[in-house]
Amino acid sequence: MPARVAVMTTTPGQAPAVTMAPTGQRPAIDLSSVTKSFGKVHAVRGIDLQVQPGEVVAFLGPNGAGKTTTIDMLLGLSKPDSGTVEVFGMHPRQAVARGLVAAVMQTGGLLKDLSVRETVQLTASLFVQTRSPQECLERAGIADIADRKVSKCSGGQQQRLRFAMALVSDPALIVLDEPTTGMDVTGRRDFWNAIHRDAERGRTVLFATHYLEEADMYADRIVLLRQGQIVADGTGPQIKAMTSGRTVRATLPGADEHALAALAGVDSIEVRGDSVMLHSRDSDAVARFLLTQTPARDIEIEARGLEDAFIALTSDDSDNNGQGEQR
Ligand SMILES: Nc1ncnc2c1ncn2[C@@H]1O[C@H](COP(=O)(O)OP(=O)(O)OP(=O)(O)O)[C@@H](O)[C@H]1O
Repeated sequence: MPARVAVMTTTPGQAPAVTMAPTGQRPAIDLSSVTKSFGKVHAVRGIDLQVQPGEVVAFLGPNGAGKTTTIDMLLGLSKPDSGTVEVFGMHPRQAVARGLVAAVMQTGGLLKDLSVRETVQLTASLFVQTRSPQECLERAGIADIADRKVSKCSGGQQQRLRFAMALVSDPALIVLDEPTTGMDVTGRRDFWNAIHRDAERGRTVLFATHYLEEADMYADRIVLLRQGQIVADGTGPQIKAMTSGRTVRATLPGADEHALAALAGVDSIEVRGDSVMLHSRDSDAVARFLLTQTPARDIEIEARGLEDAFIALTSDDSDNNGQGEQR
């Protein structure tokens, strides 16, 4: 078992920042060839993933990609059919029992008649060693509503309360499963600001989300899942660059779809009336072809966003995308 050390930094005028980090620099998360099926459903199909201490990682993927199944195994709530799951070099249950890991889930875990402060105090009473409830409330950004009843808190405030509860054992790793589902824009922003401020102190964070912007804004690294496999792994800009293509639009009556689709770098093509729209990783080549080999006119070229990257990498015809950057 790795011993834990307290890394303390104190700046005049600021409260000391204490981050508990396991020594030995074992990966915070180490998944090796992990599979998990439910009957005929192959929810996780051979995942290899290492997350280093201090990384903030987004687990991004469409419905049914296997995010929750993987998180459940990380938290020791279920076992892989094959492969290994280690958290700080130990079995997930051991890591949870030692207070090294805490989770923020979407629902459950709150008693509506307690106040926010009482909820965190009750959580603290379950652990031998804890951070002070007041500090957890402050870090989660809800000290100002400490006396409010849970039933009167908004969805976003309840999620920050779950975050405060997760902070009680000062875990080295926090895992969040789609923590902002159903929150409005302000609630999401406040929630992520609280997580991010805390992560800057060195805590490892892994969160599952459907929100691309959230992943791009708040994660150091995005791991994209599709049908139980990792199809991309990198920073937001790297993920975007993987489908870096651009969209080329042109007016081209009677476009030869097959000839255009066969051009190098073209991922997809749409024809609407006299307009043609090509998604391509080599927009220059497409534009050159259109200008020199066809009577195309009104040519426009625009960059694709993270949304396009997500769709390109997770759609059923994406098998040729995103294979180059896996780490
Ligand atoms: N207990 C279960 N019994 C049967 N099938 C399951 C069970 N849990 C998950 N699955 C199936 O495994 C696949 C992966 O589900 P999982 O919940 O891990 O995906 P997800 O990426 O978290 O999706 P979402 O974004 O919708 O929450 C899905 O096809 C799901 O229906």
